[in-house]
Amino acid sequence: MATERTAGLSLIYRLELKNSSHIFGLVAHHIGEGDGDIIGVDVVTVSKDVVIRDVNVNVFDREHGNRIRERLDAEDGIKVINVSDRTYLMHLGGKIEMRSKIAVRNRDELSRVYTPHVADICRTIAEDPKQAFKLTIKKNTVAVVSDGTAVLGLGDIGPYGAMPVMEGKAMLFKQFANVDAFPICLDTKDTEEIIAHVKAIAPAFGGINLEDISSPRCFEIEARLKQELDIPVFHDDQHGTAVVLLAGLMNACKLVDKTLDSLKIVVVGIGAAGIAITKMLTLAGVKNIVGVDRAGIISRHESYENPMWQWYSENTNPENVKGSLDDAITGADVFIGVSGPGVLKVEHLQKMAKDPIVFAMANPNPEIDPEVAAPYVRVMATGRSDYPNQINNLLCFPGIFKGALDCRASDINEEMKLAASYAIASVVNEEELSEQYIIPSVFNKKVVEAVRLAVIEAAYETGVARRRYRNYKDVK
Ligand SMILES: NC(=O)C1=CN([C@@H]2O[C@H](COP(=O)(O)OP(=O)(O)OC[C@H]3O[C@@H](n4cnc5c(N)ncnc54)[C@H](O)[C@@H]3O)[C@@H](O)[C@H]2O)C=CC1
Ligand SMILES: CC(=O)C(=O)O
Ligand SMILES: [Mg+2]
Repeated sequence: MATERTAGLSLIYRLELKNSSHIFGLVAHHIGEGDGDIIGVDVVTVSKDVVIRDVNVNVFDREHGNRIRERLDAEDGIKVINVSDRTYLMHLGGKIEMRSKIAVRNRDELSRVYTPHVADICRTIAEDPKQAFKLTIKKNTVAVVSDGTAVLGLGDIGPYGAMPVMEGKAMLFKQFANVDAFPICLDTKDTEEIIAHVKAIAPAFGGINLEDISSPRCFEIEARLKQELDIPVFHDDQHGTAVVLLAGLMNACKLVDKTLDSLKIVVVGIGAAGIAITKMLTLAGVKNIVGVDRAGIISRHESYENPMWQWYSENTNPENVKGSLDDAITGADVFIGVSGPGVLKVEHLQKMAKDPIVFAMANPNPEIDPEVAAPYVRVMATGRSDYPNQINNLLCFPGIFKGALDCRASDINEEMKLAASYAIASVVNEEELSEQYIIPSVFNKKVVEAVRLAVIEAAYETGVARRRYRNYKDVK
């Protein structure tokens, strides 16, 4: 299969150019010869002698960007004033803001939205806390909570470093599902403190999306919060990832004409995502999963301090294979990576069974470069936005929370997750299905609604929906 790269580092070169007819041709020549991709040009100012232009160029990395800068600077009549990074500019001042739904135009309105008349609303809710779902933002609001310990594949970069990702998740909740979400980065790694803080803020929220909290603490934090709160608590890196992965795998299986129960699957990175993926695949009927982490294959030859790894050793690896990825990958139909960059080599791909399926999902850099893997695999997917087949929890979390909030679910359970997987897979129909398109784009408008409806139906069927409706399709 072939892969196509659609975006890279995006730089804006602010150029002072001699005002002559052929000068922009020279700019384009140097950028093109330097292997840069011009994606936009703006005029900033024009005077008799000089034109200032912003030229937006996609480059591979900073070094590549510097080489283009040097080429431009060396040309007579072209001066690079500065180079800015579009991504950096998009983050200036943060990515989200709070807006009011109603305007306060006079004292009368002020006295209603605020004191004294708001007191009536407060009393109503104090007497019957369920009214918070009707009379506050709780109905449609999610907290995106992180402690910054497993941010993408960047590891423990702390709560400040985590903020741009959590703001991004909040932004995507709003854009894709019209759910209001707040980024909350906690300055503690203590399990009990995190549980206590989340419980303390829960009154304002209809759901809690835990994000980028490292394993194994994430398992206890989620399990306890699920038990102790009456709103859905969902660790996105576990379940969002697992839901989308299963959707992609079901569709990839159709292409290679294999069934889930016949697959040998190797999962690398037995952390939050790897464990949830394994559980979800098992629930969906996969029988042969071998897990590999830094110390090698997880098997019954060892016992593990990490209780999740002990569980893993007892519930996977039916042939009790030991060794390294090299041993695990022999004859495998599917590789799933939720670990880090560079883990998977071409030599591994050459040992896989016919029609290899590779989901290299580490962010921001996958386990193998898709261009390197392309000649050896039948289906390739990554977690990134700039390659085809993006297996990313973004396909799940907006719709699954929207569904759970709309039917006021007390939980997001296994049935709701499975329903979400089938819904995502179903958005790609048989005519559309191909090696380059096993999973719908995150921009496909059908995804959120398909997931929302499937999740609401599963919530009613399993008795966790708390709003009463004759027909679940009416739940808005
Ligand atoms: N595409 C997607 O939607 C998602 C991708 N991810 C990515 O998956 C990765 C893991 O995320 P989490 O499970 O949340 O983190 P985690 O910290 O809970 O688990 C990561 C696990 O991978 C293992 N690992 C790291 N490097 C390894 C290597 N070279 N070889 C073998 N094992 C290795 C670690 O020991 C750990 O057990 C990250 O890169 C993250 O960005 C996570 C969630 C969603
Ligand atoms: C996508 C995501 O949630 C992660 O890489 O952590
Ligand atoms: Mg994450």
